[in-house]
Amino acid sequence: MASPSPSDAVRGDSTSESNQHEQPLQQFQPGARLTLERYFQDLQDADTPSSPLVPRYHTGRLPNGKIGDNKPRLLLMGQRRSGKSSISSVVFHKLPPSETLYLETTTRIKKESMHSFMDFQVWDFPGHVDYFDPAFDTENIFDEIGALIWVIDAQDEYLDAIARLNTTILNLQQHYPAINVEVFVHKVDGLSDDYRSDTFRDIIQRVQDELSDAGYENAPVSFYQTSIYDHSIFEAFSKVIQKLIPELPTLESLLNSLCSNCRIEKAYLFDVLSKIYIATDTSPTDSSSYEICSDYIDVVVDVSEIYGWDRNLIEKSSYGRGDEAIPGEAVAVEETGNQDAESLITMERKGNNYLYLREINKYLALICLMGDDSPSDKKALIDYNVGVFQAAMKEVFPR
Ligand SMILES: Nc1nc2c(ncn2[C@@H]2O[C@H](COP(=O)(O)OP(=O)(O)OP(=O)(O)O)[C@@H](O)[C@H]2O)c(=O)[nH]1
Repeated sequence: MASPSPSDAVRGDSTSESNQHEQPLQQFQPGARLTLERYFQDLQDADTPSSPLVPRYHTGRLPNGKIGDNKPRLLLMGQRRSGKSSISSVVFHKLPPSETLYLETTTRIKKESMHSFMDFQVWDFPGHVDYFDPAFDTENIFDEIGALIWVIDAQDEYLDAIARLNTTILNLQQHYPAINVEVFVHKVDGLSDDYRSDTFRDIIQRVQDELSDAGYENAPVSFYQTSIYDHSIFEAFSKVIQKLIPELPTLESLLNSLCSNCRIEKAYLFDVLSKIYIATDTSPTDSSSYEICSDYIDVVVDVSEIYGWDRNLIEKSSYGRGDEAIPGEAVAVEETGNQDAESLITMERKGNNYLYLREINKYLALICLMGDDSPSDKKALIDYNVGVFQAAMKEVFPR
């Protein structure tokens, strides 16, 4: 008689688990039930890591994801000429904002893959198309979505844009209630301060009122004021991306303990290429700190383009101070004298006088703002703690 194979055993377990979930699910609407069921199924797989490292964090599968390949998709939608392609070009392709004037109108979905500390996709949609038309494969568009970014031109008549946004939210809510909807009230650079905040408040009010009139209270919609002509678009994207990083609480608590151990006032973990910050400590954030750090990255990147070295020729040093160095690595580092890039500068600015940057891995850099007391006194302490932070990061983002 054939004995049950291990895979049968696994299958048997999952069936009994899903039966356990089925009972309480009956109380939900069919659409929500389907998503919850899928969520439970995904979560079960997500707990089996592909990496040999012991998992200490959720592996980041999206509740909407069928395949769960850990590549969240950001959808840029909104009216024609609202600024979708400009946003994507400025943030992800470093196009100077003034050159967006020459961008052509998008006629079909533009899909781009971004490879960084995590892989994600950005889909730029033409403004005029209705994606809930039966001609479109809605499932294919919305299934793996991480966030829907709806761009509203604040300098233009926005009532139609709000109506379309609300129709989209209501349609999505039936089948994909877990989707984050992020509304960018865009092009605010052209508005006076008062008019800008009035417009912002008015848009929020209208969206919320219309949704609650349609019976959808507390919709998961967030609002941001953005412009490609300042840092606001990068800050808004940072917040959108952070919601897709399951390890965010771990990163925040690591940064908190780094700040308290080294008396750092504010620490940011930046994705160097996009200048999106993927985490910061939990002390209050202000835009000016972000701007200083972001400009600092530009300077460091520019200088390292001139004086940097070819990383491919050098095997990188081991991340953790406690790691055992591999002989080849130690020799390479000794010969070139290069460890991870590091920079410390003094600013003539009241409050935060020092800026410290340390490359954490290929994609990420840690930037800290420090107060009056000279970091040279505590450099050894900072070096040690940043080394520990780097080692922890290697476990959080094994790649
Ligand atoms: N003032 C200002 N203009 C902007 C901003 N962002 C984009 N624009 C301008 O808005 C115009 C339209 O931008 P696009 O990015 O082509 O708009 P789109 O939403 O992709 O348009 P479609 O492809 O037709 O859907 C361009 O002339 C941009 O220069 C902004 O933040 N401020």
